[in-house]
Amino acid sequence: MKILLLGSGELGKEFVIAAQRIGQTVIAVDSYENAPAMQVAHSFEVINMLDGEALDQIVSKHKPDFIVPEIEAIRTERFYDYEKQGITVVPSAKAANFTMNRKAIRDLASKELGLRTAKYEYATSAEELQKAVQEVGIPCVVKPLMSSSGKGQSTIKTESDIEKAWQYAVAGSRGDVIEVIVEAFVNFDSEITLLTITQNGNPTLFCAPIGHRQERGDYQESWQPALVSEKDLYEAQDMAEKITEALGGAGLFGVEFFLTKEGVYFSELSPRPHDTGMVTLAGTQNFNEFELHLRTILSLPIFEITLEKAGASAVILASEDSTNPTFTGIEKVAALPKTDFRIFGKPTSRPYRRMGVVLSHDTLSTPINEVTERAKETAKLITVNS
Ligand SMILES: Nc1ncnc2c1ncn2[C@@H]1O[C@H](COP(=O)(O)OP(=O)(O)OP(=O)(O)O)[C@@H](O)[C@H]1O
Ligand SMILES: NCC(=O)N[C@@H]1O[C@H](COP(=O)([O-])[O-])[C@@H](O)[C@H]1O
Ligand SMILES: [Mg+2]
Repeated sequence: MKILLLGSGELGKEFVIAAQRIGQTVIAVDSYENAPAMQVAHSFEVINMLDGEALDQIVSKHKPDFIVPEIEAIRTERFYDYEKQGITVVPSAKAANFTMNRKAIRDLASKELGLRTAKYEYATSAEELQKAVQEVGIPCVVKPLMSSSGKGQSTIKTESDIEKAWQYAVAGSRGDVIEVIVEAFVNFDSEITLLTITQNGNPTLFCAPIGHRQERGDYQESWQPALVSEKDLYEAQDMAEKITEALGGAGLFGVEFFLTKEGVYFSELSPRPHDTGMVTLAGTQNFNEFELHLRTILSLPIFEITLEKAGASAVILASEDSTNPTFTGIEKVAALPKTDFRIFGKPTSRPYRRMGVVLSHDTLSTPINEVTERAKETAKLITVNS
């Protein structure tokens, strides 16, 4: 089968490796050359994926069987047409299109499906943001409608933060829409990602919950299994099933939840492998999240998903701009037991850009915070140099 991968970062790279292992052909696409997934794909294309004509051109050039989006900032409106042409958009054109824009997915979750979410409003100017903040209350979180990994996201703690939150959101917006969502700050006890696998005609499958900690709206460590009460897990699974069913198609989704004393809040979801799900590269499951996504897309049966180990991932971040980033400390990490690492091969660095992850694992009876602490401390041994 021929797969057109739209987005070629670290998540795409692992997906391509999984696809290569079972003999699939992948064309990796991104906005810059030598992106991580391009390094392992059969061929590549460099285009602006928000440009519908450029997208149409490569789709007609390659005539893929599958289009697999790997990022959100794509002219996803075109996907409906590709579906009509007989190409399978993964997981579905609707899923990719709705999740590209926080408004579409949030209104679907809250208004149509009645899932519990933080109180929210939208704003298209600094003045509207003033009003929206009054509605949802302070503290609140402001995010561009189109962004990911926390880009353009900030928390308003006092009224004097409103103007700079607007400016920051506009500057961090990835797409071509200048609008923000303002969400009441949810004072959660913990947050989780529930990897949810929808299979056409077969029952939805769930992986063991993944816990994570975020800074600046971007994940720092993730661990599996996260300790979640049976009641909360049931609620989260029920919400994940409802929203993935409404989006349609087959594939792996990363559904994000906040766990609070008042119950579970739906936050957002990725219709594709999730960054926090990189913990599955530590061998926590019989299939990692990339293999599960691939199997589902190809309609290959997944007999069962088993939890094999306790695992954790901790990010390796750059601190400076560089066109030739190098790494030190790798041999120290390599010398440690029950530890592994991935360097993504991003050709350039910038402050806080994720360049790699450290992975640690242990027996299922090991306290998960120990495994996580180990990954976190180990990641500090690697430095990105410019
Ligand atoms: N309403 C909220 N209340 C409290 N914390 C929040 C809220 N919204 C977001 N956060 C925090 O910010 C993090 C990132 O938010 P969110 O997932 O919406 O951003 P994102 O840019 O889509 O990130 P990614 O693409 O990496 O998933 C959340 O995981 C959570 O830690
Ligand atoms: N939370 C979404 C996420 O983790 N996406 C992953 O990061 C890449 C972009 O990284 P970059 O900004 O360093 O190019 C994306 O291509 C994807 O693999
Ligand atoms: Mg998120």
